[in-house]
Amino acid sequence: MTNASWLETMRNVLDSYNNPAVLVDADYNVVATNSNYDFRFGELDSRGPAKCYYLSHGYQRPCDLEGETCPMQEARDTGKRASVLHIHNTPQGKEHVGIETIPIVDEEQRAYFIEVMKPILEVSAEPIANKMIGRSKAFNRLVDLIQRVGKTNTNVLLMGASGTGKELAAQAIHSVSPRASKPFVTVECSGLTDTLFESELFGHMKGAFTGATYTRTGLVKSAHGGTLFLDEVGDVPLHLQVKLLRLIETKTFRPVGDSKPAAADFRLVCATHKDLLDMVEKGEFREDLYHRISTFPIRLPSLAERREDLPLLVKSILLRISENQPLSLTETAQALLSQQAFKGNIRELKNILERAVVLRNDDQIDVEVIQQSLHLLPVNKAAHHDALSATSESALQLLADKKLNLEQLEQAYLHTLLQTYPDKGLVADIAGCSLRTLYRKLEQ
Ligand SMILES: Nc1ncnc2c1ncn2[C@@H]1O[C@H](COP(=O)(O)OP(=O)(O)OP(=O)(O)O)[C@@H](O)[C@H]1O
Repeated sequence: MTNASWLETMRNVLDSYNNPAVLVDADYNVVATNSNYDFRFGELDSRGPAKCYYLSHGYQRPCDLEGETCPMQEARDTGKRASVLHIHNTPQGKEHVGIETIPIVDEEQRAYFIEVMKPILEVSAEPIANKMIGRSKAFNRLVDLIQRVGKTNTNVLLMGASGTGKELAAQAIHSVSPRASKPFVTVECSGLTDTLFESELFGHMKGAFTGATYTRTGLVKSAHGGTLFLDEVGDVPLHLQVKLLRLIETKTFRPVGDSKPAAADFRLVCATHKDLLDMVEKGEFREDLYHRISTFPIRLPSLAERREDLPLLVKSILLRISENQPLSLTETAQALLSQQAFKGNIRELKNILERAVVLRNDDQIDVEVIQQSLHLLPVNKAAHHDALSATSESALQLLADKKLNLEQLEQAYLHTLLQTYPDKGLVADIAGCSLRTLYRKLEQ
């Protein structure tokens, strides 16, 4: 077979892929493309030098010299398939792409590589209102792990401080998985009391207990075939952890008041901002449960660890807040923002910007507005603590005299916060919980 006819055959092979695919020689030259690639990126001749690193990234030298992993080199060195996550230039802007590189040889044993480029749609490297956004190395590592584990049925534990995007990551894992067309069901574990736990998770039969006037489907059944997301799993009280363990181990449950157990079919994703291992050591979290839920642990980077994503996040959050009216920050406003510590991570950034949008007089938000928005924040934790110790001893004594239990105290505190600060997002920040948790606690 001549080289030309071999290339023709390879074009047909490339066309069998549903995603853009190219054939690359050992010198990084793209020598053939499939029609999917041509449709998305245009035909090769019109696009300048056909080096893969130039076409995909605009680089003048191979990816590894630009600090990225080169899948072709890995496939060449190992003789096996290699897959990596890259951000490619596309006509739509920058895009996360999962690249799979397959080594092959032509009829004269020369090395070639098929590169299949699967766009990753669950995240975005451009400012888009409703996606998980980022381009930084730390974010890309997270996306790579989500893509890999998403395709499996493995239990995932998402660990990270409040506001780092654990819930978004859990949704992305679900979207990547074969269960994507089935439900994604969140169980907010903080605030689950004994009575709530079983009826929320397992449901109950009509008449199972006083007040059970109807049969209720539990969240485990609602998640059938899909993903069950246990948010703040570290908040499940020790005595209820055994019930959770039983559910995960046996994949069966029994609705309250029902004599028959039912089969559960869900993929488990848990999240926590707590150090579960430390809790295990202190005897606050069951070790067997910890091992069950943490088969594949993923740590979410804090915003401080992915500071280079800040401008991109600002753009997408502003888009989210005001989609019809394009808003932006002046350079000085952006500079002031980038000096913040962001202990509350992306949620804190979102709250600052939301306040700034309310306070602004102009579509270009200036530094004074950001300053004002920052000053609406509560005093920092240390100052909070000092204030607390100075003023609170007598207040706490009063509460002790009233014999308030912790739940009542929590409710009273949250309501006082709401009267003091009208913004619920801010109240959630001060209370150290998510907005969802705040609503849930207020409903109780
Ligand atoms: N990568 C991201 N891109 C855009 N928005 C994000 C990203 N990560 C998080 N957010 C936004 O930040 C906010 C907090 O995210 P999320 O609720 O997923 O965090 P969390 O870690 O689950 O927080 P908590 O533990 O307090 O519940 C949400 O409004 C979410 O949309």
